[in-house]
This record gives sequence, C-alpha cells and structure tokens, in this order.
Amino acid sequence: MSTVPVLEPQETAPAEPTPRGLLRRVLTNPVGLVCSVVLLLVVLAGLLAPWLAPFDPNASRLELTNAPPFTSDFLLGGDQSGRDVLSRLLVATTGTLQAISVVLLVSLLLGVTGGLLAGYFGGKVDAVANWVSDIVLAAPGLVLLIALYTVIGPSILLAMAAFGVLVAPGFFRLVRSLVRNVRKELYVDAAQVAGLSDTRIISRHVLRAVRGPIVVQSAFVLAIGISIQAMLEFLGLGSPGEPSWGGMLEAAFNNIYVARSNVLWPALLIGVTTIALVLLGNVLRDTLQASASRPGPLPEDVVRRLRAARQTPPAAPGPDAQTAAGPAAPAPLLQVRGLVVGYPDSATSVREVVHGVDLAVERGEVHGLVGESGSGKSQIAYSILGILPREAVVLAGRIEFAGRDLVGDPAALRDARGRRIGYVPQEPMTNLDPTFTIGQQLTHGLRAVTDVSRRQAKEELVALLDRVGIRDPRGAFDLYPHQVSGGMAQRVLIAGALAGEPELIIADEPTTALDVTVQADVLELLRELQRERDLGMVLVTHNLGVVADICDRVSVMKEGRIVETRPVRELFAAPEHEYTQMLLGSTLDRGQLRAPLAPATGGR
Ligand SMILES: Nc1ncnc2c1ncn2[C@@H]1O[C@H](COP(=O)(O)OP(=O)(O)OP(=O)(O)O)[C@@H](O)[C@H]1O
Repeated sequence: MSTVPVLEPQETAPAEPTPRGLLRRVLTNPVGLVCSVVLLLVVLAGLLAPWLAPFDPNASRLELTNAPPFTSDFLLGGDQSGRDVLSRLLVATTGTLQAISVVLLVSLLLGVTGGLLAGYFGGKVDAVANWVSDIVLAAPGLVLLIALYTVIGPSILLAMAAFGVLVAPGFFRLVRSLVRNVRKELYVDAAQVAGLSDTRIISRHVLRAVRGPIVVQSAFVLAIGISIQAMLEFLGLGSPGEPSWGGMLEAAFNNIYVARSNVLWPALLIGVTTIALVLLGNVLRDTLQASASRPGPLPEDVVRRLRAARQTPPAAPGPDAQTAAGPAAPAPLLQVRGLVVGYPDSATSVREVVHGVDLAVERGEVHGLVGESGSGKSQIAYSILGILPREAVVLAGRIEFAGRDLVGDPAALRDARGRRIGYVPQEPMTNLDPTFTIGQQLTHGLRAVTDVSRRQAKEELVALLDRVGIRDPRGAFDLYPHQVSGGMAQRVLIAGALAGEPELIIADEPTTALDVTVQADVLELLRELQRERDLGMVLVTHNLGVVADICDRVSVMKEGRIVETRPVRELFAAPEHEYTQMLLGSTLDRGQLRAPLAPATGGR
C-alpha cells in the first residue's frame, strides 16, 4: 500500500539521541508540544472513556433525537437514534486506539523483524524477505481489505491486522536499508569477534541504531491507520454494534440535512488526530536529522559581528617572520599573519581552533608543521588552500601569497590554487575519482589551469609520471585508481600537484597512509622535486622522523598555536619550548633501550 510515507533511511540513520533527549527536544518545539498535548488528550479520552462517558453510548432517549449541541443533557447533541454523541465519541476513541495499536503491532512485528533479519544476514534470507515484501507492496490493499470482509465478517480488529500486514513493507524497507549500513560498521565486526551471538548483536547494537527512524515511521503508520479504519467503517465494513469514528461519520452523513453538526464531531476528531500524528512525525524526523548533523554555516551578519569582535591590531612581524625575512628583506613566498579559525558551537558563537598563527615560508624552503593530533595543523593547510569546511569561519588574519591576500580576495585564491599552489593530500586513494582513469583525471586538472591541447597535456603528463617514478607512464595513464597501489596513487597525485608548475606545495601528511617501505621513497621524491624546482613547501606531519629527513625549518603547534619555529637542526639540538622538548623526548629513537625480558621461570 503506497499510502504510507517511507522515510529515507540515509537521512535519519546516524541520529541517535537518547529517548529522554529526543522527548525534550520535541517538547521544546511549539508544533511538537501542541501535537503531543492533542494526542495525549485523545489517548486519555480513549483510555478513560468508560468513566468519562456521561451516558450509555447505546442508550436512546427519543426526545433527544437529533438534538443540537449545547442545548440538552447531551453536550454535543443527540444522534439520529437519540443517543449521546459525546459518549459515543469517547467510546469510539477506545475502539480507534485499539485498531491502530493492532496495525502498529502487526506491521512492526513483521516489518522490523523482517528488515532486521534481511539486512543483517543478507543472502537468501534477504532475497526471500524482499520477494515477500514486493508481493505485499504490489497487492491492491483496499480491494483486499474489502474482499476480506466477506471472509472474516464485520471485525474491524481483524481488518486492521490485515492492514498491518499491508503496511509492514514500509518498515521492512526502512529497517533493512538502515541495518545494511550498520552491518558494515566496524563495531559490529568487533562485537562478532568478541564472541557475541547474532541475537545479542542485533538486539544490543543494530536495533539501537535503527530505533529513531522506526519511531518516526510509526507516527505516520498510526495516522494512516486512523484514516483507513475510518474509511472502512464509513463504507459499513466495521462492527455495527460498537460506536466508531468512521461509523458515526457515515450515520451523520446520511442524516446531514437534519443534524449537520453531527458530521462535525467525528470529522474533527479524525482530522485533528491524523494531522497531529503526521506533524509530530515530521517534528521527530527533523529533530533526529538536526541531531545527526553538525551546526551549519553561520549567517553572514553573525560572521561579520564575530570578525569585528575578534579583530586584533595588525600582527607585528613575529620572531618567525624576522628570522625568515628580516625587516628589510623581500617578502617571503607565503606569509600567514594572525590567522584565527573557528567552528560554530551555537547559532551565534564559534569555538576557536587556531588562535592567531604567524607563519612564513620562503621560496625553496620545506617548512614542517608538527604537533599533536588536533593541534590545528590541517586547519592551517586548509586555510591556505581555501578548502576549510563550509561552516568554518576565518575570524581574523591574512594569508599573503605573491603579494595578495588569499583570505580576503577570492580571485587571488582562484588564481593561485592549482597553478601557483599545489596540494598533495593524505589519502591518495580517496583523492582519486574511481570512475575516471588516471590520465583523464590528470588531463582534466591540467587543462583546467592551462591552455594546452589534450595531446600536449598527455605528453606533459606522461613525462611527469615518468619523473615521479612510475615505471610504465603510458600504461598507467589508462589505468583506473583501483588498479594501482597506494604508493603509485600518491606519485600520481604528486604529479598532479606539479602539473600546474606551482611555486608552493602544501603536503598534508603525504606519507601517513602509505606502507613504511614506500614512505621513504615518496619523501625522497618530494625532496628531489622540491630542490629541482626550488619549491616552497608546507609539510604537515606528526612524524618527527619525516621532519628531520626533509624539512629546513619547523613550526611546532600545540592547541591551535605555534609555540616554536626554528631551523630543524637547531630545534633537534636544543628545543626551547617545554612542549617541543616533550615531543622530542617521546620519540622512540631517543628513548632508552629496555633491558631484555627475563627468561621465564617455572613456566609450564
Ligand atoms: N569540521 C569541523 N568542525 C568542528 N571542529 C573541527 C572540524 N574540523 C576540525 N575541527 C577541530 O579543529 C581542531 C584542529 O583540527 P585539525 O584537523 O587541524 O588538527 P590536526 O593537528 O591536523 O590533527 P591530525 O593530525 O589528527 O589531523 C580539532 O580540535 C578539531 O576537532
């Protein structure tokens, strides 16, 4: 039955706030609050109907037949048989709650169980479950329900159970897709390795990850359940002896010219309850999605205000700049001054992760940027390249390259990137598009920044591939990324970075993802190319061995600040800052050799 909206699994899958956190967020949303109150009142009215109903819902008082509302003992009037409309509505609410509970239980039982098993086990289980789900989805639901009436007779609960079967594929598809994603997570593999049974993994790990979207889908199923139940009752397929919203609507509809208001009450209840459920479902979905995503970019005016508040007087040339260039010396190739980067932590504030960094890189210099994980090295590299995440805010500072400010002048950044500034990333494999050959990607990159013809580009690139040490450069040109090794992919990316003939290379942990045997070769290659072309290079790394190998100067970062900048030899010989001393002290090379293990005695 296609009437049930099926959630997009990928939209809600990662959301996993606690039930209490979710409830709090829903109740602080005005729509969520109003819908929750409405639904709570409906549920209470249904549960307490036997005590709340002022009269027997089936007892007639002929003198009150079609009595208008608010004119007699019958607060909402009397129906065409002289029965109290209010009492009947209350008792009908109980029936509706039972009916939609049946729909939900049956569809959850079949859909969620099927989805969990199919998604978790895959293979034949998945194929069979999918096949059954497709058949049920293809069935003409309403026609089947009407046909069922002739078999099961007037039992709305059985009809709703059948409807539960018809909507179960909605849950099945949702849960199956979510579980297939969760199944790939390493923590599920870890749980298996730890010896947990499949039942335990499904109930402890997998079900927890999918429960949020199931709650959202349930709200929609309940809303649809109310409409279907009312429709079946309206068609006269319900139990005649029991009051129901749909049955009351049908009776009032037949009597509409005599007592118009009697149509109003059941229609109002059906409408308001259904709307409240759908809106609550939307609020739940939005809440889950919002908790799944990081804060988005701040509005322009907030950014302007934050920048104005953070502006510091222009940074005096720091010790680094002075040693590098001296007051009268020509400007360095790259000069970062007072760079401050932050990320939104609320709608009006940011958390600073780089706190006013100064950095100068000379032509022909390899400048290492070292520091612990999270100290802000990559933020500086990304700022220079203008590839910070969209939500990041450069609160202050300048990045001067070739006399232009890359922060304040987007045109300068466009001119420099890919041409005068090249980038060697950390993960070679994820930086190559798997759908294009190496040659196509390199050619596209080169032709984006130069006017060369396709043929000329190929010749240049083959020569470059040869230069970066690829054995059969022409053959490699036609390979796809999955056909080459990590080391070869990194050489390809180095060739790509050099293709625009840059003056500056930003290399972000260029060897971290590589095999140790390949790391030395790639470093050697970078050093050779840098010397050969007199390149400036910013080398982000956490490896002091790499720094010692190829850097000329090094800046040490800690918690978003550069704490020390020195020529490499000086820094290794006599580190000044306490943190640098600690960093050097913690390398294995400098550590004391431990005594050999004592031979075991008395073992088995
Ligand atoms: N998209 C982001 N949103 C919020 N904070 C971020 C984001 N990206 C990075 N950060 C924060 O910025 C800080 C610096 O991160 P960065 O990646 O620059 O560190 P790093 O020194 O390069 O670390 P690593 O060596 O682990 O890559 C960290 O505290 C990190 O949590």
